[in-house]
Amino acid sequence: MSLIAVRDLAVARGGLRAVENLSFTMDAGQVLVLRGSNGIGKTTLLRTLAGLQPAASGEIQAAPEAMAYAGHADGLKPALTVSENLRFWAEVFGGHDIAPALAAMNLRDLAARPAHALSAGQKRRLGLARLMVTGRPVWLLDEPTVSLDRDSVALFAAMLRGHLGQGGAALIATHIDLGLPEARLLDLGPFRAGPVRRDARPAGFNEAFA
Ligand SMILES: Nc1ncnc2c1ncn2[C@@H]1O[C@H](COP(=O)(O)OP(=O)(O)OP(=O)(O)O)[C@@H](O)[C@H]1O
Repeated sequence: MSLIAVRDLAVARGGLRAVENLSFTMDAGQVLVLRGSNGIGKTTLLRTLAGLQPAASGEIQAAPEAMAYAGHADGLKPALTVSENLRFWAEVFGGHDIAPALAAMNLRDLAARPAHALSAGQKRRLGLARLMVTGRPVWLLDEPTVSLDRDSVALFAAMLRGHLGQGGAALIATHIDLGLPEARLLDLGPFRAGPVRRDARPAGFNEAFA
């Protein structure tokens, strides 16, 4: 059975449809790379699949609590150390061991440093390490390699391969080659929503409350 099955999905941002008629499935061990021009709706799709916003229409079938989302923001607690951040998330997601996550993203030497004192790339490594302690099978990743140097991209790719090898799956918006030959591409170009009238945005719409 697929870990996630998406049927005739439409997603919207700011009250306007971005992508529509999208169907795909992901099985254990599969990685799908999301492509499409700036503004087409990659972030909107990932946020919708993560349950952070409702679908405009269509169906998303997945086991409850299957998804782990890593967006543009790292979601760190600045006053907590690297290990405290991971322990916090491990407790939220059911008490997974943080040691493999520290090792996977080369964070052991930084374990006692507060998150506010990390560099941008180190923060990103911690944000990605967090995925491992969620124990969730489907990783939804929005430009995960931003701020990472070449070695860290390689660490991330190895962490991802480990996740796939353990029966996980990943949907990744990225413009870089992660060196995963088995990755399939999902180009959102053909699913761009049709043109709408300039006055189509709902009256009184306020994105802050959408
Ligand atoms: N807060 C917002 N309010 C209204 N419209 C928004 C908002 N955020 C994004 N949009 C619009 O929604 C559409 C989809 O944006 P989204 O961020 O999903 O695109 P993307 O494919 O991830 O883009 P990029 O490659 O630039 O990150 C764009 O046209 C964008 O301008």
